[in-house]
Amino acid sequence: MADSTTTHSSSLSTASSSSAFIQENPSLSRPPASQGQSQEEERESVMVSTAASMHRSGSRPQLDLSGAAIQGNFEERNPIILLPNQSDDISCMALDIGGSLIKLVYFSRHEDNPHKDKRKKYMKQRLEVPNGGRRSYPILGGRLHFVKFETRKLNECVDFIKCKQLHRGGEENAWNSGALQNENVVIKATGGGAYKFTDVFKEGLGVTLDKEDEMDCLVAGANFLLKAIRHEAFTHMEGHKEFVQIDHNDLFPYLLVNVGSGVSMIKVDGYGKFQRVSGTNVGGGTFWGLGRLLTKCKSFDEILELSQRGDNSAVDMLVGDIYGGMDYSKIGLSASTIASSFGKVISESKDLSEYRPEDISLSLLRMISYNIGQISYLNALRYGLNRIFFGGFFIRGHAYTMDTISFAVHFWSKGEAQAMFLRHEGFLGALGAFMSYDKHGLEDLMAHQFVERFPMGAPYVGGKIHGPPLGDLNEKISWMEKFVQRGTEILAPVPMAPPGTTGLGGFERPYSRGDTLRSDASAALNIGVLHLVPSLEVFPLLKDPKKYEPNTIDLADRSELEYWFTVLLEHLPDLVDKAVASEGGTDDAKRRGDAFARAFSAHLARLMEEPAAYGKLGLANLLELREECLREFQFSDAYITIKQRENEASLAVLHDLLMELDSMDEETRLLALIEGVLAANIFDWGSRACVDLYHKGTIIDIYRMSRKKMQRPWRVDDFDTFRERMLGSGDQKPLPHRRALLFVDNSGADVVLGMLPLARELLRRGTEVVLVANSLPALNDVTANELPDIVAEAAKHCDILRKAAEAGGLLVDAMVDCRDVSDDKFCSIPPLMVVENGCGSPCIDFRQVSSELATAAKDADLIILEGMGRALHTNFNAHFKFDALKLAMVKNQRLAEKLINGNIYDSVCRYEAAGSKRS
Ligand SMILES: Nc1ncnc2c1ncn2[C@@H]1O[C@H](COP(=O)(O)OP(=O)(O)O)[C@@H](O)[C@H]1O
Ligand SMILES: CC(C)(COP(=O)(O)O)[C@@H](O)C(=O)NCCC(=O)O
Ligand SMILES: [Mn+2]
Repeated sequence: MADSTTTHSSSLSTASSSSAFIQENPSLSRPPASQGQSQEEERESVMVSTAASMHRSGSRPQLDLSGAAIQGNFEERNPIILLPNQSDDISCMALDIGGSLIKLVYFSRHEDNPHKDKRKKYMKQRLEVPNGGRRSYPILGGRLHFVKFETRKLNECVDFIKCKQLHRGGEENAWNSGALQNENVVIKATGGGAYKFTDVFKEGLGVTLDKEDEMDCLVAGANFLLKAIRHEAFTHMEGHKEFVQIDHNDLFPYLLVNVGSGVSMIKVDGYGKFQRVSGTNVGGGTFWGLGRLLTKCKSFDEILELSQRGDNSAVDMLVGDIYGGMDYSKIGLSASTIASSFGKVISESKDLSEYRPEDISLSLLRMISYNIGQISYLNALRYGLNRIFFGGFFIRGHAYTMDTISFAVHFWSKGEAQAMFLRHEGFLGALGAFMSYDKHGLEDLMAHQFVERFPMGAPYVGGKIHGPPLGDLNEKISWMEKFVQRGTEILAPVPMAPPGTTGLGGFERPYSRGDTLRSDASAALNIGVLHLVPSLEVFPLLKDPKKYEPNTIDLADRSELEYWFTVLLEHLPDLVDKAVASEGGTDDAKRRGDAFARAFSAHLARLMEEPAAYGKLGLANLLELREECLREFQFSDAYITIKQRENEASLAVLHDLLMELDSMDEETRLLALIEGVLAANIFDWGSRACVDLYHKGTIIDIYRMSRKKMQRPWRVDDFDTFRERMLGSGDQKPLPHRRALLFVDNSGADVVLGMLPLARELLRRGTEVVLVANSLPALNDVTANELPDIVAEAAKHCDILRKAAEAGGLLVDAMVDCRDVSDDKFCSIPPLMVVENGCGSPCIDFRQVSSELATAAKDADLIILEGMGRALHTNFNAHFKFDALKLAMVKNQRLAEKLINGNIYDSVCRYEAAGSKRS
């Protein structure tokens, strides 16, 4: 199998590309135009869809367009078109059936219906928000799941597919029920088993396997992951894992080494452009097979685990054994370098039973890993490549295996070449096969359209533990209860071995953390479920998106990590109380609350052990993980009661505040408004210190106290520069900003008494205001859904807000038709609008925002970020194309010390004018 050299063309197709992509009959090949679509648009949409199909694999079955219908709303510009009779359309899975393992990638649809929400619909019309990127046919949003099975237990895989109905479009895809009867289901499959087991799949599931070439799939999968998944590739040296930023314009050429049962080495020059340059028959199968013979272990993981306790010098002949304990330094070999794997055995007359299986296992692992590293390097050298990506399940995320391969590449290349590993290591082929269905349009998606989530009990491994079926919460909780009992290793404190065990020429001991290998079930916490959200975009006002890093605090710093983990753990009981209360405090809610706490602690323990387990870790990711985990256990809004109570209390005093503000001169008022925003930002249920505070007084008391403490200078105080931009100096009156984006934070006083009065001031000065709020709840943050009602209430106290809200379509009556806003009487008042930010977290990552926000941003020239999460934990150091104001009260002592050299309850007013030196 080694050294076979095949050249492939730039197309992924294996069959002739002349086979039809869309049926010739024009009346069939055209989806019906939606009511709102012009003939021209309709034509364009058909042409693009057709063109998009053209360059794809010719082995794809023809589309059956009979009975095509628009799904959902007809007014939509680019509606989803269902093809009920299209069998291809229902297969949402692909397989890679290898010599050792079966890899399954499957897709489940998002359950979302954006048309239910009046505000969203209105904003879509008003801002002309594009649908799902720039395509004229939409990519379906959904989730990609990754599961593996042992090939010798093929029946488990068949059962899994059957149980989840994946061959019929998946349990969640009931919308496609018309297709359930269809017998002719075709599933993409690669790997030798796609040929070998055709009959098993036909008989067991009634499906036909459509074979895709294995090398094509490996390369397509690797290219896709390297392009679309931000933290896919990493280096692993001496126990240290570091993610590699891949420049898409400088990806090729590279060497792809897939270490499965056997090993393939592929020189990749571009998308679909590659050559299998070499391989070796000494691979994962060799380790597993020989290991089984020599150690009597029953599973791959067992052997790997043994190796962690092994000492290979009992089996291997070392340089020191030959040189009487000395280094052979002239040629750069230390005494501990392996001179000959298993070589010591020849000079001893011992039986196999007299060697420790641990030592044999380690010797084997080192032998095979070094060998693969060395051959890879030689091939990289042969073709002048200095980047080598390793995939395949032999790697199994195992630190010592990766360290050994990295060491070999580094050693032989004298540091010139670098070994990199892929998080989706073994799934390259299956992903490639999945991508060969062109209907998904996966390869067109970009990094910003993927969000990776780590649900508990995701069915990563097959076998008995399938994980809970999709959507079945009760089973998930039971699974959690079992999982955490079984998996005490996850929660137990983890021994940390100091990195740096490599000496000249080799390792003294395996780098390992503890004696047990993380079980495959908990390895589900290594790669998550990939959510495809085609509507996400990069925020267009980022100054330099390539350099943008949302997180301010680097959790790679161990002491930071430990501090923030403790903060989150300490906060957990209070959060669980709130969450359970928000669901009526029932027994069911308590059980879910308990499961949530276990799940979140398990995540924290896992990350404490390996901070980079889920990709590069920042505080924002942790805070979002907590929210996602709550949602997973169906706590849709833990702070709902608190939010409502605080909104009401604040709205009741808004009128008085506005009167007070109106009695001030312009300059005093501007200062009072900024003070007001800072003071009201104290209402943060995510901060331990604040939660304690709230138990001591009413919200109005706290607000008053907070206002009183607002004397300037603040710890970070750019107010004078901001004032000058707003009010000018001397007689010079500057032009108002065209449009301001106000990223709001908490409910209650924060938004009502802080941000709304500031919005009102901007409106009054002729600036359009867009309130940007969360799409989903996070702590006590106000959401985009909640804002129209709050604004409507506030509008009762204020004409400016009322007119602006009407102009912006926020008041329900005015939402009926957006043409109302062109009425003359409203023209002089700029609109007040609300858009969602695309997040469900207390922080914001500007690489992934809603299309609504991205569209609203296009006319904006002022950005106001408010609150710790959005202005400090994230984006404190972010630069924008236009003026940016960052306002927050620091409600954490350590953060205050680190970030602003100050104290808890200090304020930050950071202003960066467009084009100023700092930005
Ligand atoms: N749970 C497991 N069971 C068997 N082999 C495993 C397991 N986890 C990792 N491996 C290793 O992964 C190899 C298979 O890797 P994979 O990339 O799936 O290749 P293939 O397509 O040849 O099956 C096995 O030979 C073994 O070395
Ligand atoms: C979660 C938060 C970022 C929310 O802050 P906000 O954006 O609402 O100002 C913040 O409350 C926080 O950092 N809390 C953890 C720190 C602590 O409890 O002190
Ligand atoms: Mn908040």
